[in-house]
Amino acid sequence: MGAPSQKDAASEHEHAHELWKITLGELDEKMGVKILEESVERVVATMPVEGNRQSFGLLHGGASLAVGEAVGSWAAVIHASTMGKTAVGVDVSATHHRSAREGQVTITATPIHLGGTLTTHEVVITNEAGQRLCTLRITNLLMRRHK
Ligand SMILES: CC(C)(COP(=O)(O)OP(=O)(O)OC[C@H]1O[C@@H](n2cnc3c(N)ncnc32)[C@H](O)[C@@H]1OP(=O)(O)O)[C@@H](O)C(=O)NCCC(=O)NCCSC(=O)c1cc(O)c2ccccc2c1O
Repeated sequence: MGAPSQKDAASEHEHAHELWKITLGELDEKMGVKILEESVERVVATMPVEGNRQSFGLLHGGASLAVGEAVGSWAAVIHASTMGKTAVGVDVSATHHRSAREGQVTITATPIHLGGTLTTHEVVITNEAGQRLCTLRITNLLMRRHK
């Protein structure tokens, strides 16, 4: 079999992208999440602090968990789609290093392990000054699609 032509490669990429084009969920939309980059190597998103604060005006730890789970899981889905699979989060942990009261945070997921049945990603949340607010580790189970 010869090397794929540029056209074939482009069409394969488009097809692959169709499989994993990130679709934000209801909660992501409510939190104001925006996707900036999506690839196996990394998924990057932003989220406003405003609207996601706890009672004392800090970025809610649960918001960091929720957005970290979403971004880390989408990173897993992109890898899973290369094997005709999808992904579901099975374990997540987070440490809140620094608080935020305003502005926008950036969420970046990078792979630690990309297996045939499990993936683990590190998700880092930073503030506008580039300071690390939160580190999450999420493991996803890769499953065959039902349909
Ligand atoms: C917990 C930390 C403050 C510990 O700081 P650490 O020892 O890790 O590092 P530093 O000493 O270098 O300080 C880093 C940074 O924090 C500032 N800081 C330190 N102490 C205080 C303090 N007592 N008050 C205010 N700020 C402090 C220090 O000045 C440094 O900032 P600089 O700008 O000067 O460099 C720190 O690890 C930290 O802040 N972690 C993040 C904590 C956080 O934001 N958690 C998530 C939100 S909490 C939450 O979700 C939550 C939800 C709810 O619904 C609640 C309901 C009811 C009660 C509580 C809730 C709640 O917590």
